[in-house]
Amino acid sequence: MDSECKSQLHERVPVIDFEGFDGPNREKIRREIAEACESWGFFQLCNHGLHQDLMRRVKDVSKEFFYLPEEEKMKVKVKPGVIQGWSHPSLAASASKLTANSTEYYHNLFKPLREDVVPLNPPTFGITWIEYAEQIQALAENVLALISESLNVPSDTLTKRMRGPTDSPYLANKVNYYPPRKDTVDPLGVPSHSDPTAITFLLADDEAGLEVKKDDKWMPINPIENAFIVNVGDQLEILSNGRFPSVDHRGLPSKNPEHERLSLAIFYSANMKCVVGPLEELLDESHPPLYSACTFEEYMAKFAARGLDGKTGIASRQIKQE
Ligand SMILES: O=C(O)CCC(=O)C(=O)O
Ligand SMILES: [Fe+2]
Repeated sequence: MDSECKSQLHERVPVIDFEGFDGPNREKIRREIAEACESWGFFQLCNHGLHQDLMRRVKDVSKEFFYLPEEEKMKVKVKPGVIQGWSHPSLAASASKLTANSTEYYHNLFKPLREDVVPLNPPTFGITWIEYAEQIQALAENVLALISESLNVPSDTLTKRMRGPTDSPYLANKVNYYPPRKDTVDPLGVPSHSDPTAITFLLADDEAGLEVKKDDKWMPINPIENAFIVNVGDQLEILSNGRFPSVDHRGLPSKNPEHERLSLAIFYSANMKCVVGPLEELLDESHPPLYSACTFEEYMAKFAARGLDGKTGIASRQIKQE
């Protein structure tokens, strides 16, 4: 285990060592993940087994894309009514609620793949991201198995539910590029929101900038090199019937005005056609459903229309208890 993995203070987002999750350490790691998801909705995951070379390549290819001239990136820009593609605050076309006040980013769907907005430049962008997304899917499903076990249901419950009848989950990326503050008149970030999806794996560069709302205060996360910052999203809050709440967070540029910042997220969620509601296994007379069900497609459509706005998406699905 790397030393940084051990040395985090307790008031920080929990740091979890994934080594041995499929062997002797499974029960310990399962408990740590459940505790982190209940108390923070966030944790950093070390020794997760993903190749560092792939993590470096996906960062490199993403930076290369953002450094391209605007006319090249315009080839894959977001179009009205569509959320995938390249978005920049200066684009009139990106002035949707979702993209307003957000820094430059690229967002795409990998399951099922949306080919029309995969950039051809840099040429390895598409294949690198596809390879990376596949690896993250496997890791996410290993983490979801432990979360299922914490809910006292079989290990494959959450992934089966989210893969749905076509046996494929929703898998999307979002790469945020925050230019150095000194280069911009109005440095933008990613406004406060909870992720509408189920679980997010974020790879950050060395720059801090992600903040999590904890007890009504914004707490910064200092990224550990080669760790993933994992967080609970709205669909997992619904599926777990509120046991694992999604958490409000925001992305800021680097504090150092000379430094750029890059964050790379993979969102794992339910297949668009899946109806998502609390797992039936968790419900009985004394545990009624706390959220109403809807397809993930419907949830995302409302999210896109509303934009990033704290936890308002999930609040609208809460069932008032008598
Ligand atoms: O930039 C970050 O660290 C966070 C970005 C984020 O939360 C998102 O894109 O959903
Ligand atoms: Fe987010």
